[in-house]
Amino acid sequence: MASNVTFIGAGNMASAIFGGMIESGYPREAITATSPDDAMLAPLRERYGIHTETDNNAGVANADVVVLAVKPQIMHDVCAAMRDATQDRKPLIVSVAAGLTAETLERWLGGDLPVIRCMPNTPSLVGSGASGLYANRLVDDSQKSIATTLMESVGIVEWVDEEVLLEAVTAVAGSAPAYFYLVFEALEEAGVKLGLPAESARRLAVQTGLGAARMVQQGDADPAQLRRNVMSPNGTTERAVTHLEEAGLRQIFLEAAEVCAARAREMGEELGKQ
Ligand SMILES: NC(=O)C1=CN([C@@H]2O[C@H](COP(=O)(O)OP(=O)(O)OC[C@H]3O[C@@H](n4cnc5c(N)ncnc54)[C@H](OP(=O)(O)O)[C@@H]3O)[C@@H](O)[C@H]2O)C=CC1
Ligand SMILES: O=C(O)[C@@H]1CCC=N1
Repeated sequence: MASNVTFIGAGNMASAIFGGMIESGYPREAITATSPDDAMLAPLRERYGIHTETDNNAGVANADVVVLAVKPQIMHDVCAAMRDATQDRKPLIVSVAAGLTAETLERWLGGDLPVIRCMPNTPSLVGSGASGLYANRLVDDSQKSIATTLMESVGIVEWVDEEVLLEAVTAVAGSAPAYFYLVFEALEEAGVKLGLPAESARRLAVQTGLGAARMVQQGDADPAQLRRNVMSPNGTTERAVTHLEEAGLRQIFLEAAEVCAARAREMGEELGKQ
């Protein structure tokens, strides 16, 4: 029988995940989502046919898996208010919150709980997510397999065996959709400056990003080789790529990844003091 999964918080991330689970054949009657606002839950009941609760404790009461999907800043209060119900039930806890460590979450929920931390990203909303997962000492193999099933319903999954590596996952996947959107914005602006209508520039740039990603994913060659394949000697691409390299693009990405990872750590430390 399928595990009962309760999502605490029914926003973007939660709805992406349970939407993906249902599409992959997970029984909707085994899924519950909670929110303090029933007006927000009504369309989810209508669209997905899942159970909903405005009371988080009621959501936890029959859960085998509790997915924590509220913003990190309110997580402490949300966890503290669910502590008794969680200790009664001892479900698997899966958190998608940035920064908050498994130790912090376990402590806020009263201790002695299997906790999996997950760092997903928003392309999960279209089934193309990329998630990093880390399990604490109390998680068993069957619980790892449940979390893998959950997250693979919206994309690919990479397990890490050191929690600190979730900061790197945040830098290259969790936050990284925003970097690519920024590149699309910049290419569109450049296309417009060079005379293209904005709509054409966007369509061309986005399709190119998609195509380039697909070629890397096919795995016939690594990104450096694929790049070289586009760069005819003394041609147009060589000029452009040399400019990007000389302007320090790789270093800029490295620094962006470092400040991103540092912010994840900082959020964990700041919020973890509670
Ligand atoms: N967005 C992203 O790219 C990523 C987000 N994450 C993590 O995912 C988590 C959720 O983010 P996201 O889905 O984007 O945020 P959303 O704001 O879309 O979802 C959070 C939901 O929690 C609801 N909520 C507020 N208070 C409570 C409560 N007491 N009990 C239950 N639900 C409550 C909110 O309702 P209301 O709006 O009515 O307040 C909202 O619907 C965060 O911890 C974030 O760090 C991780 C990776 C990527
Ligand atoms: O920006 C953030 O903090 C969240 C976590 C990863 C993506 N969005």
